[in-house]
This record gives sequence, structure tokens and C-alpha cells, in this order.
Amino acid sequence: MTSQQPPASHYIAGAYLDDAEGAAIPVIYPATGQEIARLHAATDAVIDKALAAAHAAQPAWAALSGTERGRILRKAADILRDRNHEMSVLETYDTGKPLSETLIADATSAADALEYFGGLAGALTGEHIQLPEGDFVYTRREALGVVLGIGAWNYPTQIAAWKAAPALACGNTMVMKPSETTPLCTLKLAEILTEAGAPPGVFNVVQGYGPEAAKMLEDPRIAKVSLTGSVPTGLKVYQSAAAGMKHATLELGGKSPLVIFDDADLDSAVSAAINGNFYSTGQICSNSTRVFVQSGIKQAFLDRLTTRMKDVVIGDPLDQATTLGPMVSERQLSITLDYIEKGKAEGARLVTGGERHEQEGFWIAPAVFADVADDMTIAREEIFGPVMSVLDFETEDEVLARANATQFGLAAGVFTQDLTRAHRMAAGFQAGTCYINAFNLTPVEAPFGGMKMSGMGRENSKAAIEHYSQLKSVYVGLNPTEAPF
Ligand SMILES: NC(=O)c1ccc[n+]([C@@H]2O[C@H](COP(=O)([O-])OP(=O)(O)OC[C@H]3O[C@@H](n4cnc5c(N)ncnc54)[C@H](O)[C@@H]3O)[C@@H](O)[C@H]2O)c1
Repeated sequence: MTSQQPPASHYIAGAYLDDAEGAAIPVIYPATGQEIARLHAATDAVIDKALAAAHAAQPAWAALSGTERGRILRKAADILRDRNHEMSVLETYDTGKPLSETLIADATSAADALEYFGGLAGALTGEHIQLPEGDFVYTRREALGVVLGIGAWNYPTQIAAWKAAPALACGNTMVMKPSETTPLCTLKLAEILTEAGAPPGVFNVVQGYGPEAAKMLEDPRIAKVSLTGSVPTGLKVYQSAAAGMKHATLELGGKSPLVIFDDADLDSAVSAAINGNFYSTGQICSNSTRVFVQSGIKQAFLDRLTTRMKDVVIGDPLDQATTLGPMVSERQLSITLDYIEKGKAEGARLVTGGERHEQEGFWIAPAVFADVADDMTIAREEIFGPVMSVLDFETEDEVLARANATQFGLAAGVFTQDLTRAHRMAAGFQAGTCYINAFNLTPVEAPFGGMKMSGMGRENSKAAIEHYSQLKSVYVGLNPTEAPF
């Protein structure tokens, strides 16, 4: 086992910084359970250094033209693409996701975000509003200040870049706290931004657990927080942000429906259900973990699905032929196994998979439950593991109501050949991202984010600019000022 030990735990003001006094953060390779690096959570002194560096760097960064900031982001995108293989191997060690995924979905997605927002940076403008008698107002789109990013463990490189790219494009600086489960790749992103020309302090990485993130959020030098994580963490972060009147983007969990009508292209629908439940070993927030299948094709769907499931290649994540890796941690595996037991106990029918592989690491066979009812725990709660629930339905009105009967609202999908019905369903879904005859694609050009308890704010697309900047109105008077007395 090769060590993946970085030069130090934190990256502050353009350089690595170590401080071994903080609590240990062991980094475990999920495929073997072996420790591949050991980092340390930030002490108060490290946190202060990071916040001071980001705060000091912000005015000069915001004073550059958008084109100048954008050039640095686009250069970072090019370096990331050049190092895609190296970054993907590290992401595989960090997360356990197979190289066949990380090569196409992690550093590449991060590079897309840096390229997109790098391109947009020079085009950010205010507007001119004409008033009577020659007076006018112009608006300035200004940075917020220092943004705190807090990441989940499933897509560490992507999450860091999806937050940093719009934040930096708008003239903010950033302190990013990656998930304690997958802390390695964000450090590489920081190195690359420095290499691309980002001045010291513009992008900093601080390692830690929840308390370190919470402490930073309370600091008055933080103007905005952008969290990717679970609903319970989102609630705490939102409360803390509110106490300081700080801006917040919250990308939280889901229990997204995928609705498959009798007239759907069956193979495409099965592919969407597989991607929407088993990609990244089921550890994706927008996964379609409730698959509603119209009764006329239920058996055909299950037959096709179970046949296709036999083609899964579970094995060494670093072998590019592997299509399903381990779960990220012992804890996440045991949460998933508990849900599978609950599914069985509450009467769902386990069609395939669900058993732990008795070997080193955190391996599980992907599970499909059929005959799932809406009130079963596996149909209501986010599992964040490779567990698909298949539910039957009869009519469009019925399935739409059931699809929306959840506290979550992250994503939703429909498969049908009837385009009128498809658009009716998309309009009716209570979800931030909807799909027609597709699922779980997240191009940087499209807004991404949740409704209801799945969060607020949007990442990616031009919409993200609204969430990483603020507008100032400047009234310009061209006439003598009058007063009543
Ligand atoms: N909507 C999205 O874009 C998206 C993407 C990926 C994952 N997720 C969600 O993330 C969850 C899985 O990730 P996780 O287990 O790492 O989530 P988590 O909520 O346990 O942790 C997320 C981050 O929050 C930090 N944190 C924990 N307590 C905190 C506190 N009190 N204050 C501030 N920060 C705190 C953690 O250290 C971690 O960095 C799932 O619910 C999943 O749906 C959402």
C-alpha cells in the first residue's frame, strides 16, 4: 500500500502548513481499510491564520478585473486536466470510487467549473437604470468577502471546485474545509490554484471535523458559507449563519423519485435506475432511490434490471475494468446494512444483493428491493448507499403525489415517450433538478440545488453568481437637490 501522505495537513496563504497538535484525522483507503495518510484537525491558531490570510487577500483579489481573475481560474482548469490521471488516482484512494469513475467525473468536473466561471468572470457587470430629468442609478456587483466552504466526502474535488470557482470569479476569497473522511484532493486543488497564479490567501484549505467548521462559521471574518452535507448538518449551519446574518448555500440530502411509465424505453430506464442508484456505490445526493414503475412493465423492468446487475464488476478500484467500488467507510457501510435489515423486516422483497463481502475494506453487493411501500423506512430516509427501492404505481396523478410526498426536493426524473406527460410531470415535481428521459447528469451550465429540506441556493450556471456576490445601487443625481425647508 503506497502512502498518500501530503506534505502537511493545511494549505494557507499559498503554502502547506502543519500543526500536529490538532486531533488526528486518519485517512483510510476504503478498498482495504488500511491507513494511507494521517492529517490533523486545525487548532485555533491554524484557524486564525487561515481566516486572516483569506481576509487580507480579499480586497486585492476583488480589485483585479474579472478577466484577470478568470485567466487564473482557466489556467487552473488546464493544469487539472493535464493532471487528471494523477488527481483521479488520489481521488480513488480518498473515496474508494473506481478509477473508471474518477477519471471522468471528478477532476474533470472541477476543471469544467473553473473553466466556466473563469470565462464568466470578465462578463460580470452591473446595470444602468435611467430615471427622470437625467438622474440615473447604476448597480455594482460586488464580492461578499471570505467564503467558508464545507464539503461532503463523496465528491471532494468536485465539491471544492464547484464552490471555489464561482466564489473566486466574483472576487471572494475562500477557506475550504473538506470532509474529514476524504481530505486529500482539496489540498491538490489548492496547489494547482497557486501554480495557476492565485495570490497567497485566495484559496486556503483547513482540515477538521464539525467543530472546526462551526468555529470558523462563527467568526465575523466569514461572510458566507457554502455547505454540501446532510440535512441535520445543514440545519445547524443555517442557524449559525443566521445568527451572524451571513449568506448560505446549502446542498443537502435527498430521496429522489424516478418515475418510469409503461411506454418508456425500457433499457434506457433501467440504465438510469442503475446510474441513479449504484454510481459511486450509491453515495450521491441526487440519487433516484425511489424508482416508481408503472404496473404494466413491473416484471419486465425487474427482469431486465436483475439481468443487467449480473454484469457489475466489483473489484480493485484502481483497475479500470472495475465498475463498482467499496463504500467510503465502515460507518457508512454499517448504516447501509442496517437499512437493508429494516427493509427486510418491514416486508420489502430483496430481489438481489445487500450482503457484505467478507474481505478487507468496506464492500457490499448492490441491493434491489421490490414491493416497497411508501411508508417503509427505506422509502422515506436517505440511505446514501447502493440500495434501490422499486415501488409500483397505476396512474400519473397518483405517482406525482407520491413522488412529492417527501421532505426532500433535490432531484426527480421521468421516463416516458409521451412528451406532453413528461413536461407535465417536470412541472409538477417538487425538486430543484428534474430529468426527462435522463438522470443524474450535472453539466456546469445548468443550475443545481434543492427545494424543501434539500437546501437552498444554486451551484453551477450563471445562477451561482447571484449566490456569491451582492448588488449595490448607486444613485447619481444630475439636478440641484431640493428640500422642504
Ligand atoms: N446536494 C448536494 O449537492 C450534495 C452532494 C453530496 C452530498 N450531499 C449530502 O451529504 C451527505 C453525506 O455527506 P457527509 O456524511 O459528509 O455529511 P455531513 O453532514 O455529516 O458532513 C458534511 C460536512 O459538514 C461538516 N460538519 C459536521 N458538523 C458540522 C457543524 N456542526 N457545523 C459545520 N460543519 C459541520 C463535516 O465535517 C463535513 O465536512 C448526504 O446527506 C448527501 O445527500 C449533498
